[in-house]
Amino acid sequence: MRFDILTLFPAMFQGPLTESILKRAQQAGRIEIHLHDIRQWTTDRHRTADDTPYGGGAGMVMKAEPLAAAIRAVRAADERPGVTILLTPDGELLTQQIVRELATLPRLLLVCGHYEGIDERVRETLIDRELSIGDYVLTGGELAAMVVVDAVARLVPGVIDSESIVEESHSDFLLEYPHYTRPAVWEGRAVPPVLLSGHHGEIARWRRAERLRRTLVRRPDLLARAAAAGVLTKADLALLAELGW
Ligand SMILES: COc1ccccc1CNc1ccc(C(N)=O)cn1
Repeated sequence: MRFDILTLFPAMFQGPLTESILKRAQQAGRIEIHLHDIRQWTTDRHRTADDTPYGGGAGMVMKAEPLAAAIRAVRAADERPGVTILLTPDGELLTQQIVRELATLPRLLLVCGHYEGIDERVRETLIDRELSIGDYVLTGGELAAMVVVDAVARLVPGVIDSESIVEESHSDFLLEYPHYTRPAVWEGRAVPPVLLSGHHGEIARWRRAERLRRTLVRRPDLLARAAAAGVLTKADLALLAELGW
């Protein structure tokens, strides 16, 4: 899978995309990440990529010409069809379901806006989808783009071991069960005995019960979605009834 990131600050991506899992995934050729500095497509002496908003008001707006030229040039750089996504607080809220959908594409172009946003005419003509990583405003779309790359890349085959993908939470709307590792007792706190019992059936039941209980307590909204999606078994519903749901 190929990611193209269009940004005014390519250097911001050193670190998250050049370390650990994403670095190894690139070295293994599972994913390609190409960074593009939008200023490369400015034509004036001052390399102007933003300007004051028509109608007045504070802040700056990213200019249409350089951004449009950048998107068109980057699209043309590879024959694989891609979806062009703008990261913006106004976008559709990113969920694991959307991440799974994006992970099936051969290519993603991520446009990182800055300042107060980008000229509306680029959104109307060249942006296929607008996504937000949450209801808060950042100084730019770069961190949001890194979140999308990280979440999507980890689902690309061969990037992480497939077992942990299968088990991952949020795919069935339920939160994760608690995790423990050595030592068996830490500062007087013991690991739940069932996890040391070796009874895999009991362990599975305990973990499922913990996922349901934690989701009920922390994210009842997700539990409602799980019920609506039909992923709760009769045993789940019985246990939830006991918990007062
Ligand atoms: C087109 O970009 C913008 C448009 C308007 C305001 C700020 C920006 C840039 N800042 C961003 C970008 C994405 C997110 C998010 N929640 O995903 C948060 N802030």
